[in-house]
Amino acid sequence: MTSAGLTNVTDVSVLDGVISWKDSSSKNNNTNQVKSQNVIFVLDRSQASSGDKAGYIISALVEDSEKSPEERFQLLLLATDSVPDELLQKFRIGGLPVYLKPVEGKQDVDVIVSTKSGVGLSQQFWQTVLQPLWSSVDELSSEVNVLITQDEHSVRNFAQSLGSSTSKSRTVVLLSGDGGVVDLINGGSHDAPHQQLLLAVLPLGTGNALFSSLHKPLWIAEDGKIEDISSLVLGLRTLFNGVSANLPLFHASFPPGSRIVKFKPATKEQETSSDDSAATALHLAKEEIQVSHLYGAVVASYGFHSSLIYESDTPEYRVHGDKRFGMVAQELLRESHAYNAQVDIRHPSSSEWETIPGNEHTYVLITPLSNMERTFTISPASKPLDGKLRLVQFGNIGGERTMDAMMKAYDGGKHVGLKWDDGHEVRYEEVDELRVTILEEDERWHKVCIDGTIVDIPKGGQLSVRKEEESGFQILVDTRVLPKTS
Ligand SMILES: Nc1ncnc2c1ncn2[C@@H]1O[C@H](COP(=O)(O)OP(=O)(O)OP(=O)(O)O)[C@@H](O)[C@H]1O
Repeated sequence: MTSAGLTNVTDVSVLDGVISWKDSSSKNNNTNQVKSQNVIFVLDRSQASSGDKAGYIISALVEDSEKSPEERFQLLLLATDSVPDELLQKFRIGGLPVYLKPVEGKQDVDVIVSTKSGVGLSQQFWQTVLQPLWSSVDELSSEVNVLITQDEHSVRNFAQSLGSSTSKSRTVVLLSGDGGVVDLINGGSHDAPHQQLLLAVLPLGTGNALFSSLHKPLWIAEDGKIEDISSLVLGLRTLFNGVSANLPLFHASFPPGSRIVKFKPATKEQETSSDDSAATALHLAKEEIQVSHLYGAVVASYGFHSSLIYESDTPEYRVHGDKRFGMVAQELLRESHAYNAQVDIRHPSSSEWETIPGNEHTYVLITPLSNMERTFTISPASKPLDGKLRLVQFGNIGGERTMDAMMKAYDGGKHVGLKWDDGHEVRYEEVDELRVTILEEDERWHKVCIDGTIVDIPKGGQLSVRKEEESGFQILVDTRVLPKTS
């Protein structure tokens, strides 16, 4: 190793997707290897801003989920004089992209490290991967503002503080899941935002629906097979070589009396005074904040999906990563509750509202995305950035058939088109607006989900969701996912 974590290497070659090299400083003459799907970029140092160095740096990330958080990520930074053309064509960058360079009075750059996202690896990833990687391309400017979240309000407070900057544009690199994005888009002002905001997401959450859907064409091969390529590698490639695109959003509004609810670890006093038996049993307290509307980029739902998100978001379940959804799903499927609500939809280019027949629903969900998790394809027709909202709905079909529909969603979205002999079916269609009027007595079934945030709506109240034409946010994507302009 040399300074800055660089390893000088020679004899770099590629064969069948495997890169081999020799370590110049090593006494033995062993060949080392890494898969080319682990490569983040190949930096052409002669093009980099300092311009005084020749040669290349090949960067790659190797992850081992079996290892402890401290040893989980291994970043390779290989300095070499020559690189095979095949690698240069695919991965070459000439330096730090302009959107990552702070320019006083013109452009701000922030990194938000959301410490409680996913299973809590963001900080480790920042320290052992992103920071050294960034510094290998260009000195990490002291003007890059790094925010390590301290509590659940950190991202929203940051978003609120943005109004005081005089710069025209800002890039925010988010080491988080969908919650970090939703906190950011809801924290600031949507009325004439004065700064062009570009979001770059490194998927360190649990579901990472936004990231997974925007990168789907890069991990699904032409034949539909899923490529075993790391989401974090894809995220880093996009971060250092991406383009900005308009982020499609929707607007969800709630009636007076609606509250954002979430479980928090309870203090002793809260435990003894709580009248919520479920919360007390789990040593949790409910935090509640009044809310009238939220913007979303991921999902709005009522029924099985929102209950699943709500009831699995406890500190106890969170430690299980994405397995928490399966654990709580079992319980909900056993109960197989029929959610009592009226659901109305408005299709694109129609001014008429249609009421979905029947007042018992298991699943009501609309989304601009294809995937809620990388392997859970809820809306197979959705393409990255297409700006369309799609509805997935089914009535009270019972736990077994709900389970079947969910398993088919895990099988590439095969739940779409499902029909049963008793007339039930999975509805799947494009909509511009949705209204859900909640008719339930029991508060447990009053929860709607907006991008993972849970809102408790009073009985008889209505959730309204519509497309937001002017989002005001840009998102960093790979050029290959940009919609084709004909
Ligand atoms: N130090 C902290 N203490 C308490 N809450 C935090 C802290 N840091 C971040 N948070 C909150 O934790 C939430 C993490 O949500 P996020 O969506 O990023 O992860 P996730 O829920 O695991 O992933 P996904 O939404 O993709 O399934 C955010 O709402 C964030 O505000």
